[in-house]
Amino acid sequence: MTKGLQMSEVTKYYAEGSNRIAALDHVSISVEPGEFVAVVGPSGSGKSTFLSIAGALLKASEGDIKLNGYNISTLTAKELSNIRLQEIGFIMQSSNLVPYLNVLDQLLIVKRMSGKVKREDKEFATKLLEELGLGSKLKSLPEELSGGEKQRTAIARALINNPNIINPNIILADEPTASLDTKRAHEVVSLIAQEVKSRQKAAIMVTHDERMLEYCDKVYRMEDGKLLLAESSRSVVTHG
Ligand SMILES: Nc1ncnc2c1ncn2[C@@H]1O[C@H](COP(=O)(O)OP(=O)(O)OP(=O)(O)O)[C@@H](O)[C@H]1O
Repeated sequence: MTKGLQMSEVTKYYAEGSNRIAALDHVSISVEPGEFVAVVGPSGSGKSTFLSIAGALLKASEGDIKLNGYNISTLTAKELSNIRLQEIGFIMQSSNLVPYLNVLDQLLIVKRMSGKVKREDKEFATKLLEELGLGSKLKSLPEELSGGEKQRTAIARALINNPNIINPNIILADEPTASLDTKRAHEVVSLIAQEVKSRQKAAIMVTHDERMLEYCDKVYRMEDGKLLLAESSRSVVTHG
């Protein structure tokens, strides 16, 4: 079974009056476990559509998508929602935190839904939050957090979703550094890169932030719904 994410000739049409526009135009990409790729491109080029389809939130009009070996076009709605829960860590622009849960519980909710929260789950969550500078906010509710703190909580939640090396999952990040200062932005993206490498996750990050490309193995450019391999970021950016 092939792990990671494979898209083959994926097209997405949106109806626009009597016309239809191809927001994605025959997109093919393969992201292996342990690989961190970036997708850049102008506004309206199709990046959000791409990420929504990769995350099984939106159906493609044409083409095949495989997530950790599952061909998602053949799955029922129930199976799709299980795959989303088990295989995918989403880091979206709007952080979608649960309003009545404190920061620590935001991370443990998936575990809580699927059974019992173990002591090591709590320790892992606490450690992750401390690494992200949220050690003093464990008991805070979303309304008590700044935009950046909410974003970091959402990132931690995406990283903890399935910290299981035998069944590597997929991380999809939409502008994860949008509301962060430079220092935090580097911390967050290097943390994602570290998770990708140490836990063999396959990750895709949509970003406008050129400074973050140095953490990625490959950079793709989206233009008018077409996805092109731009360059290997390591060949253009030297690590300090
Ligand atoms: N639900 C929808 N119905 C109709 N058209 C849509 C819909 N969602 C997106 N589009 C169109 O599809 C194209 C791609 O949009 P998409 O949001 O994927 O771009 P994007 O690259 O993520 O843009 P941004 O960087 O501004 O978020 C755009 O022309 C957009 O207007």
